[in-house]
Amino acid sequence: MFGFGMEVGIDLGTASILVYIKGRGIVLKEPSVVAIDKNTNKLLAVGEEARMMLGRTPGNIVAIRPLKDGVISDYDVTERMLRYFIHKTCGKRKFFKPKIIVCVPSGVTEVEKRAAIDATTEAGGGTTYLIEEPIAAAIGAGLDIAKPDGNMIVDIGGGTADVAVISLGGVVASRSIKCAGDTFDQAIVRYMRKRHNLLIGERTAESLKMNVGTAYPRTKILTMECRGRDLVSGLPRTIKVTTDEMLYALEEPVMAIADAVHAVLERTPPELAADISDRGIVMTGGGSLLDGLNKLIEERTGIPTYIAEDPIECVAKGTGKSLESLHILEKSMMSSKNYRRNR
Ligand SMILES: Nc1ncnc2c1ncn2[C@@H]1O[C@H](COP(=O)(O)OP(=O)(O)OP(=O)(O)O)[C@@H](O)[C@H]1O
Repeated sequence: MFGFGMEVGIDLGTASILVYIKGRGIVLKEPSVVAIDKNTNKLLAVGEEARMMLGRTPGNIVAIRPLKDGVISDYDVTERMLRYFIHKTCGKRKFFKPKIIVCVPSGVTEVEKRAAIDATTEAGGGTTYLIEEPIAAAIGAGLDIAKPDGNMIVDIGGGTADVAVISLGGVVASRSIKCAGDTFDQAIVRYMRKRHNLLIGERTAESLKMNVGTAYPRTKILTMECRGRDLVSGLPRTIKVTTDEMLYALEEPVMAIADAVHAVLERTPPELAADISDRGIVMTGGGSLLDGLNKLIEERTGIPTYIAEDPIECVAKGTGKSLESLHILEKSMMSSKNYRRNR
């Protein structure tokens, strides 16, 4: 089953990790969460099992998200998580280690790029290449980015939103902001505390976002029950939350994303801007599934805005597809080979 020259694409995200194997497609999709016993430093659970533990662990166990804002914030834990997932998908290999492409948000520092390469090779990867997230997202969304035409991609993940104009396979103008799906959750937690004196956890906020969250006024108002701890009495309390309240709670972060799209359009050369207004803006990443976000961007820019098919999988698919043209891309990509040469 596992050939010698295995080639793997990894979307190492703040919220989730996806693994694509050439010839097989996406073989793994798990939350990027790790649970560790603090006393023994032993890995207790990784992925979905660890996510279920978030906010529910006793004193000796910590459930951690080792990536923050799209980049590695806990190197050691990221490496252990990657090792676990690489072994799970590629098998344990001493020789013929898999060639891996990992994506990073656009605009990350050299140190952050090197951390991504090092963590992957230490975790069992062979030669490791980096690809910018908006490029991978565009390829995964099925856009033909090799032509001299302007394409705009808005990739909203858990930690970062990347807005980029791509032409001839490269990024012409871009902006990456640390405001995405997780920021929406935090805004909901803040709103519930201020408006209802109710303390809710990350997972409850995410569930509110997915079920009644919205970025644009809805014609049909929805409600959802939400449970948390009353800040005055200290006791559990359940309240009903409406889509209108969520619209208000999410106003600041969704506007920050619309502002970023506007700012990139302002810096886009006119020929490419004309192409984008013909073709429309394409949204990818889990954050793009927030109800009404495409409508808000459309209203703000006057350009039709679409959500790609399977938006959460676009980056992983694009990372995987770029494996096909690795022989062409190899020279322009930062990799463990040219990074060691420059060291
Ligand atoms: N139906 C939905 N409605 C709203 N938000 C959603 C929905 N499904 C997923 N999300 C959000 O999408 C985000 C995760 O998206 P994704 O998996 O693309 O991020 P990531 O690639 O891990 O992050 P990053 O690119 O920032 O490193 C989470 O904040 C999640 O809550």
